Amino acid sequence: MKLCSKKWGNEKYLITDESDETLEKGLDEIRIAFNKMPVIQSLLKDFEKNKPLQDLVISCCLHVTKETANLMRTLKAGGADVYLCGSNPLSTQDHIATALASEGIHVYAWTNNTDEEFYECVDACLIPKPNILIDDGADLIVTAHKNYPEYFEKDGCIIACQEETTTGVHRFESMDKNGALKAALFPVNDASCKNQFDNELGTGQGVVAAIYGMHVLFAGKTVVVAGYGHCSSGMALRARGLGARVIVTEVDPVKALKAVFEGFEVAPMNEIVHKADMIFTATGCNNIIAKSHLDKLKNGCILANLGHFDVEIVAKDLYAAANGKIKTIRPSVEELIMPNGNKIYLLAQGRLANLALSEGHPAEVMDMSFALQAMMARYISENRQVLKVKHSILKVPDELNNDVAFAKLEAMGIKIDKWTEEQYKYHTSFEEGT
Ligand SMILES: NC(=O)c1ccc[n+]([C@@H]2O[C@H](COP(=O)([O-])OP(=O)(O)OC[C@H]3O[C@@H](n4cnc5c(N)ncnc54)[C@H](O)[C@@H]3O)[C@@H](O)[C@H]2O)c1
Ligand SMILES: N[C@@H](CCSC[C@H]1O[C@@H](n2cnc3c(=O)[nH]cnc32)[C@H](O)[C@@H]1O)C(=O)O
Repeated sequence: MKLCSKKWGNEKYLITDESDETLEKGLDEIRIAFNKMPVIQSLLKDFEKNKPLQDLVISCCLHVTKETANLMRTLKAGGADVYLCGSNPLSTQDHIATALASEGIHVYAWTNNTDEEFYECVDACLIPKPNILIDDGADLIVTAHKNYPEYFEKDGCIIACQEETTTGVHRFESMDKNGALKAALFPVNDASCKNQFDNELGTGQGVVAAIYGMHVLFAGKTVVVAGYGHCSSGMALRARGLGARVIVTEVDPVKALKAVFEGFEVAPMNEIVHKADMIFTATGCNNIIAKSHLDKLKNGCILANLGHFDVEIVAKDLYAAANGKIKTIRPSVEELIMPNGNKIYLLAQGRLANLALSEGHPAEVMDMSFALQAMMARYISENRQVLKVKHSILKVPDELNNDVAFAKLEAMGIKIDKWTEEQYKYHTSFEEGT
């Protein structure tokens, strides 16, 4: 059966033969994830009926997982022609790509593609003149700005863009400040229904799954977590819950104080790096585990990055220090022997450990993130005239955020109170005081 778009020999994106087994595995996983995504389920039904994305081309750069597959199917059900490239070479699951290709999604992704191939795939998603770009990390949208500036002109194809993750949003904030952003950009990451569940719950759980996969016990270990933001605070709480002694590092005084008041030890990395049995970075910043820390790392220390890019742990310097004494002991786990003889375990080459070693976030939380993405695409379609002329970061409308929360609660069979008229009046007035 000819299905999956893959690079093969000298030909690009040649359709390769994939076995029925691979296809079936992909379709099964997508179906099982779909069962855990009730908000996406109801949107897909609605999109199938009302076709809100009819005639639109939507290009996405996202982790190619079963949850993303269900977003792609929803966009397609809404009438869009959908293109997908992977947002990280280690997170693409080939059986999911195969299954998606069988459903008519244009997939340009395969595991372990090189940097050059990564950008070829991004380009393949830009050539068809997309109207909406959905990105995870800004690479798709930034590349579109560089290579296809005409798409952003008055009569160009782009209507608006959507961003999934914190680091991507930061990159757009910088573009916006410098007047380089040429389209309306919705930071889906910043909606509370996204970051309070996806970043805070999904990331830490994925890392715990990865460490469990290595048969390593958390209890009794000293765990250093860099950052006390959405992902990192979730990670710190989970490690503590499993019996680890957790030390937090921060640069933001308020976040540091919050960590202290929530019972964590807080200290500069330099002072505690030698104590760590495991170090998890999720700051969005570079050189968290810097060259100067490498000879201080304890024998057996596990290093894992959860932040967007592979810059938080200086992997290149680690490899250079190991000078060839590197062994892959499990998929995506390397043992490096340092000049002082200490063994260090680096996960996913310093790339996102939770996506490379476990399967990314559970479907239950991606349901909310991707429901927001689908609703945003519909909103963009409905407001295309107004949005086409905006060139800045806009807020995801609160109504959409609340709609997702209400839909999730309803699916879980949970009811909440509603303000009475009297309560509403009290809440919205300034007259009543002591
Ligand atoms: N692995 C995943 O699945 C996943 C999921 C969501 C987000 N992310 C990525 O994780 C990173 C963090 O995202 P977030 O939503 O938690 O962001 P956030 O802004 O909520 O948290 C980042 C924290 O790191 C702190 N920080 C910055 N520089 C630091 C430094 N040098 N030392 C110590 N602390 C520092 C900041 O003060 C902040 O509190 C981003 O790159 C984001 O794209 C990954
Ligand atoms: N593109 C970046 C990574 C950003 S990861 C962070 C984002 O991944 C998203 N994510 C986490 N797990 C999954 C998943 O299983 N499927 C699709 N996206 C996921 C999540 O919403 C989060 O904002 C890179 O590879 O360098």
